[in-house]
Amino acid sequence: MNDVHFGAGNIGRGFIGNVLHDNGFDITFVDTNEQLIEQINMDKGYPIQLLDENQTKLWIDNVCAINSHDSKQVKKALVECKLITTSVGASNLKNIAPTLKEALLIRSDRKESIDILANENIVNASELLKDEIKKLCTNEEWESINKIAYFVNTAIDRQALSTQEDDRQVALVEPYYEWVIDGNALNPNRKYRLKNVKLVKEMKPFIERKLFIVNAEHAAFAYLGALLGLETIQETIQQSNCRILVERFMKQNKHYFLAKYDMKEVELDQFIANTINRHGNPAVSDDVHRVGRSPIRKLDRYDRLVAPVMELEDLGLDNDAGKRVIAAAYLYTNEDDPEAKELQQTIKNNGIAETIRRVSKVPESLVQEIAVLYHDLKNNGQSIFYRR
Ligand SMILES: NC(=O)c1ccc[n+]([C@@H]2O[C@H](COP(=O)([O-])OP(=O)(O)OC[C@H]3O[C@@H](n4cnc5c(N)ncnc54)[C@H](O)[C@@H]3O)[C@@H](O)[C@H]2O)c1
Ligand SMILES: O=P(O)(O)OC[C@@H](O)[C@@H](O)[C@H](O)[C@H](O)CO
Repeated sequence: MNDVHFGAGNIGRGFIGNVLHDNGFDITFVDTNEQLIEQINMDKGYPIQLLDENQTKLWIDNVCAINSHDSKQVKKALVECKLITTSVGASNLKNIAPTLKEALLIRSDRKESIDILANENIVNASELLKDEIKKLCTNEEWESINKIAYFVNTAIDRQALSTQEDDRQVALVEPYYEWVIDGNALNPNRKYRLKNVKLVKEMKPFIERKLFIVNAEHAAFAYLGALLGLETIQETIQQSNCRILVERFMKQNKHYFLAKYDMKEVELDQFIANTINRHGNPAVSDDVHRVGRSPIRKLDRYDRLVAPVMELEDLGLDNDAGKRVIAAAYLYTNEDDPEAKELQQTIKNNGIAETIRRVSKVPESLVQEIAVLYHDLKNNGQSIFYRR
């Protein structure tokens, strides 16, 4: 059984590759990073180190890698494989759509169906990939592809980092992981079984729990840490002013889940506490700039910060903590991050209110509220923190 996985990065190697290998899959990675491709092909495998007490080392074998630009080889692998997965970053899905389209047309001629699982931190990533492929198709082409391609949404949770050892990339992952898959969307005639994954009938609560709790909390610590000049998420979690604000943000988001779904408060409290503990794990050193990367994506109306604030707004529930976190995110600067640079340039050229309108697309009353918090914060770096 072979899986073609787009993106041999932290999650690709440290999570998806790990779980699929344990399920008996050989993996063909497709990536753009020449050095990584060379490493994987030379070693015919790659190392993973668990961030546990024993620093357990794993070796993933039966692996090879192809350069994304070698569309002939990529297409061949896509036509012959039993599963297609991705973790390239949501904004890169459009770049892999053209080769996927061509391979899926060949598979449709051969009547060979396939599951495609996009594993990205965004609501319905596989639907997004499907739309990108559909955009490139004539009606007739899409009709053929639609008969054989099953686009399956997922939610993935594992802190996945990497380090260099002897010039080699080593995936560094926490022991915990959760891979939630829309069981209803999988090909009913698939020829493989997956263990150690959670197949569910309704994805929305899981995707929202991942985004509005795990990623919202993470992003909040990242932007607060960056504001205070701290380097890691773990240092930021130790700051009581940051912790009080983020815990309040989480408590308010919890009320969205209680209002919307049949979830138990005690379980949500436990989930939030576990999430903060996982992200505060002293064995992990996670850069605030990795977690805060791509702030324009993270400040989108449907992403981790604005979406829960808007949901609570619509329900008439408290959401003051989320608005403060959003104001801090608009102050995020990082010269190495193209989106952070673009965000600050947009604020400089158009002012904060217009930038919030363009990036977060929230109603005018919220634009004004967040703009006031942003200006207060610029004048006084402590203004968003709550007094005990
Ligand atoms: N790292 C985590 O802790 C974590 C956890 C959950 C979800 N995620 C999500 O997983 C996805 C990947 O994150 P990551 O941390 O592994 O990022 P990463 O940058 O480590 O890996 C992404 C990989 O995709 C490759 N890539 C980019 N464009 C490509 C293309 N057109 N074709 C082939 N390969 C391409 C890059 O070269 C890189 O190796 C993101 O959507 C992220 O939100 C990450
Ligand atoms: O990958 P992003 O940029 O969407 O978000 C950054 C982190 O929050 C994310 O990578 C987490 O480490 C991960 O989602 C934990 O499961």
